[in-house]
Formats: sequence, C-alpha cells, structure tokens
Amino acid sequence: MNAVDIQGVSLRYGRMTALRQLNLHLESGEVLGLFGHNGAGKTTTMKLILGLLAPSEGQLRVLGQEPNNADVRRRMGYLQENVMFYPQLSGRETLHHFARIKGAARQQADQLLEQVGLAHAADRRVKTYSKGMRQRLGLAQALLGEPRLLLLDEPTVGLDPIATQDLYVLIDKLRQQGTSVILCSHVLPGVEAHINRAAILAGGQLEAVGTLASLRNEAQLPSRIRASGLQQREQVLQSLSVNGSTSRPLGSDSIEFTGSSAVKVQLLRQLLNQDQPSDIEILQPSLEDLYRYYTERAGAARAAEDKA
Ligand SMILES: Nc1ncnc2c1ncn2[C@@H]1O[C@H](COP(=O)(O)OP(=O)(O)OP(=O)(O)O)[C@@H](O)[C@H]1O
Repeated sequence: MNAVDIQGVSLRYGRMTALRQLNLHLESGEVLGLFGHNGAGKTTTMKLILGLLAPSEGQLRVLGQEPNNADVRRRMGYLQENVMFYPQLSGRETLHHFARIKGAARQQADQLLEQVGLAHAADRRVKTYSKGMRQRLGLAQALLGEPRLLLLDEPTVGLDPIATQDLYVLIDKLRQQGTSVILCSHVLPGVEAHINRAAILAGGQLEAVGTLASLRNEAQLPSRIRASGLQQREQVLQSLSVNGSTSRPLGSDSIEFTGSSAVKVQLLRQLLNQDQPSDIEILQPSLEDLYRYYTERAGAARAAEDKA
C-alpha cells in the first residue's frame, strides 16, 4: 500500500487554480523531495494530504484511507512552514500539550527533546528560543506519536549547518524504520543524498518526478569531467574527440570535458589510453541543475501558451 496516492487532483481557491491535475504517489518507507518556486503549490499539496483542504477534482488516499479520517490524522506528523508556539510555555510543556492533543505518551516528550538537541533548554520558555530552536521544537512536535507519514515543510529554515545535517541523518533513520516522508524545501544543496525521488512542481503542475538518475537521464543535461596532472595536455586537447563533447584547458595541466552522460565512459576510455592523469573528477548535473532545467522548461511552455 502506498502511503499517499494522489490521482487527477486539482485545487481551486475561488477562480485561482493552485493545483492542476496532479498525479503523485509516495511509497511506504520512501522519502520524496517536493520542490518548486514560490507559489508552485507545495503547501497546498501538503494541506490536501493533511485533509485541511478538499480537492476540487480528483481522488486522494492517505495511508489507505480518506485524508481527514481521525485515525489517519493520528498517524501523520506535520512540521509547518514558520512554526508558531505559545511563547509563555516551555519546550517541555509545549510537547506535553501536543502529546495530549495527539494521544501520544507524555514521556515521549523528553526523549524527543533529547533527539532534536533541546534537552538543555527543555524548561526555558519558548519566547527565549532562537529561530533554529523553535524549528527543532517543531520537528519534535511532528515526531510525537511515532507517525507513519511525516510532512516537513521547509524543515531546515533557521537551522545551522550542523543541525541541518543532523536533521537529514534523522530523516535517514526514520526512513530505515519505515516512515514515509515528504520533504518540501527551497534548500537543494545537500538534500539529494537523503531523498529517494524528487518531484518538481511549477505553476501548479507536476513538471517532473523520479529518482535523480532517471531525471538526469530524461533531462540529458551535460556532465563534466575534469582531468588533472596530464603529461601531454595539448595533444589530448587536439586529438580527443567524442561526438557532442567539448573540451577546454584548465590551469596548467588540466582539461575539462563537457558532454552527455552517454559519452562519459567513451571519453574516459580515450583519455586513459592517451595520458595518465593524476586525478579525475566527474561532475554530474546536480539537483539544482535539474530544478533549474525543469522550472525554466515549464516557464517557456507557459509563455508559449500565453502567446498562442
Ligand atoms: N488561501 C488561499 N487563497 C487564495 N489563494 C491561495 C491561498 N493559499 C494559497 N494560494 C495561492 O495558491 C498558489 C499555491 O500556493 P502554495 O502556498 O501552495 O505555494 P508554495 O509552493 O507552498 O509556495 P511557497 O514556496 O512560497 O511556500 C499560490 O499562487 C498562492 O498565492
């Protein structure tokens, strides 16, 4: 059973269409990165899964049931963007309050405060917390009750680099335990190693979804190969040619080749036949490169539609 199944879902706010014919699923124990420009429809998708909004068209199943089912709600955790708490309560009191609402064990609060690195500030009032501390408390709140499905909207906002890394490690651990996660973020560097698939929304439509490997394959963006410590750089530059690839000198003894993934291995083979580089670096298109490609493609398609 998929954790989330979204079929042909559209959502309109009055006359404004925020999501158009969305088809998306989340497998059990999968981490899906949901990306898109401001206003692309990410939070709207989250709110539909949470049962806070009803689709104008289409079908949604969450943990096999209707999204607003009480039992499903108990098995979901949600960290919203710009999380707010009662400023007068301490971190511990805040978690006790949410544990009561969620029907989770009160003792879990201490364990979660420890897990998100807030044990030392558990009895301080939330109004004295930094932005990153409030974000960690929001994460602890989302983890109350050991949810099977976790929705994280911009979880790394306000977190310092170490806390961000800790969050990703925690997500890896939750995934290993079988938790399904949707992670919405504008912060792309660093996230790619922690998601199974990426979904890219643009203008309320799903522009691309897949593993990074499949998106790279589909987008056919060039990879770069950097070889350094070459003995015969000039000869290599002149003689090495693989269809569709380009090369340029770098520094005193290096070359950068640019070509599609398909020619990568051929290039490497020729290079190693002709010279003995001391180091080789392969730079594949990053998640940011893919995001830019799909977002620009969507923008170009919309501009063409507007002209027609
Ligand atoms: N309550 C509302 N009433 C009217 N329009 C809304 C409402 N909420 C969202 N929208 C519109 O729906 C579209 C999608 O908004 P949504 O909040 O889902 O985007 P998002 O991808 O989460 O953006 P961001 O990255 O800025 O958080 C936007 O054009 C937004 O202005």
